[in-house]
Amino acid sequence: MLVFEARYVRQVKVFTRTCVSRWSTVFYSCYSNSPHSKSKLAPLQERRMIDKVKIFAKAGDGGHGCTSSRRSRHDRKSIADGGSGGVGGDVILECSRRVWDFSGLQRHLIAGNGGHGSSKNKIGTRGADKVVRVPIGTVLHLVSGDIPSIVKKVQSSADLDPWDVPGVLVDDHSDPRDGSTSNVTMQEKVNAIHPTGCSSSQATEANVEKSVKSTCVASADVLSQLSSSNETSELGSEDIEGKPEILSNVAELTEEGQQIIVARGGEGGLGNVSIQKDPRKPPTTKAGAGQHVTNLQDTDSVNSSLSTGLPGSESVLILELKCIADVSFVGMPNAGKSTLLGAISRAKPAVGHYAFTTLRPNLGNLNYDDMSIIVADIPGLIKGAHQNRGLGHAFLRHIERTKVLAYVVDVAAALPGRKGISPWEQLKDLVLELEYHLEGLSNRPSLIVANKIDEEGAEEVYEELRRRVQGVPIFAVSAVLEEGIPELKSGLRMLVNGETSCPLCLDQILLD
Ligand SMILES: Nc1nc2c(ncn2[C@@H]2O[C@H](COP(=O)(O)OP(=O)(O)OP(=O)(O)O)[C@@H](O)[C@H]2O)c(=O)[nH]1
Repeated sequence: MLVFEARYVRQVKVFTRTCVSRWSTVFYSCYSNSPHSKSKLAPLQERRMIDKVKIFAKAGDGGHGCTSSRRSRHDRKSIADGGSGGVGGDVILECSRRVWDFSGLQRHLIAGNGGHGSSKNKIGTRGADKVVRVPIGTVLHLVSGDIPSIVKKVQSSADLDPWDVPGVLVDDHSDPRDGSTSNVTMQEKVNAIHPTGCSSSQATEANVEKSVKSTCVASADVLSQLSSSNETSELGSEDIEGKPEILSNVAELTEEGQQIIVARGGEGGLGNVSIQKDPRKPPTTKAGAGQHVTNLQDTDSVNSSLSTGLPGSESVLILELKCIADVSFVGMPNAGKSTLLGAISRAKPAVGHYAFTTLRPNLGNLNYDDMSIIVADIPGLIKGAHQNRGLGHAFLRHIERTKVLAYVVDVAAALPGRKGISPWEQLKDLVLELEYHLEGLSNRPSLIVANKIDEEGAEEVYEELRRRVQGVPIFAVSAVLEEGIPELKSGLRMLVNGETSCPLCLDQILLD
């Protein structure tokens, strides 16, 4: 009887627990509208965009050089045959159209170490590069480490100079794969690293210092190149989490296939075949016997330090995404920006009758007979967006790179019986939000799209809008019915081509 009761109680407990867990799942799936609860498998439009991440990059260490000697029947003296270690792999960011944001990006990027050299003059293998793809428009901010350097040209291993062996100490620290290494022989390089009278540790330090300096020189070119292309995206260093030590905008990736090395692999150590032809022979000096012994010890320590591979560099970076588009649709939530993007291009963004349907900038291609322009639908901005209200200020940065602004306003919002904001008030709030985010951001060629003109009473509001806002072209459009689209397309084309330029300023808007 007792056994029966215990089993019964257990069954009831299991049943209750199952019911509770099922009901809680149903409840959360029905009532939780948090975008964070969406799985990775949710459609792209339904997921929040990850457009800012911090990454740690560690390049591979160089392999050690080998100390080995070979003696054969024909050679009475043993011959050095230790090969050099391989170069460590680099950590490379590659710009690709196939990725939208940083959601799939690993935060710890670690490249492979170089292989050790071995006897019979076998050089170590090159460490595997860690290549990760980042979206077009990625901006790099350096928290610590060396300034990244752009890879000029990617060559296949078949294009390499046969003498451009891995493990060679490169004075100018240029990328061994781009074929731009100098023609200095191995022995000259050893001499350059270890001039007479310099201790082994000093030699190694000098080498490291030299390589770091040369990296900085190479990177300075990158910086100067980038600063010219960066007129609109200058961020103060305080803008990134208030840390003044962060170096802002050290590099950016703007073209498909562009690569940048964020951590450089360490050079391989030298094998004894490269250090000196006859390892048994100490350097001869005119000093006495005591001096000779010291020199022997010195030579040993120098050799061992030269045969040690150098560690790969490390860096910590903040990656930030700024969409690159010719035109940005800027507007309040529900103004019809996504519907409009779908009407003028083949993009199919999510449309909903509720605010904040758009959670990430949507891009569309607007095609003409002879050209095409990229249009970005930016998530809705509300008053106070710069203070992180609504979807926050994260999306304001995507507007920074746009050539032309298209303000999309809902002309039916303030019709009798609706509680919306009038189009001219919407425009004022939008211009103010842009200016609060970045001074001068609204000062670029603009036009106004008076959307939802199909609604009853919208025509009068549109006439009123034309009266109140002067100097900027206004297009009456119904995105749903695809009315007024050809006129809008030719207006956008003229602005992108620079045929007209008419920014929208606050003093052009007549308010009540
Ligand atoms: N009557 C009418 N309704 C429209 C028009 N364009 C869009 N709508 C409706 O307005 C609502 C919002 O449209 P969306 O395109 O999602 O607006 P949005 O500006 O992208 O909204 P957010 O994603 O919140 O920024 C939807 O219910 C659309 O059907 C139009 O021209 N006329």
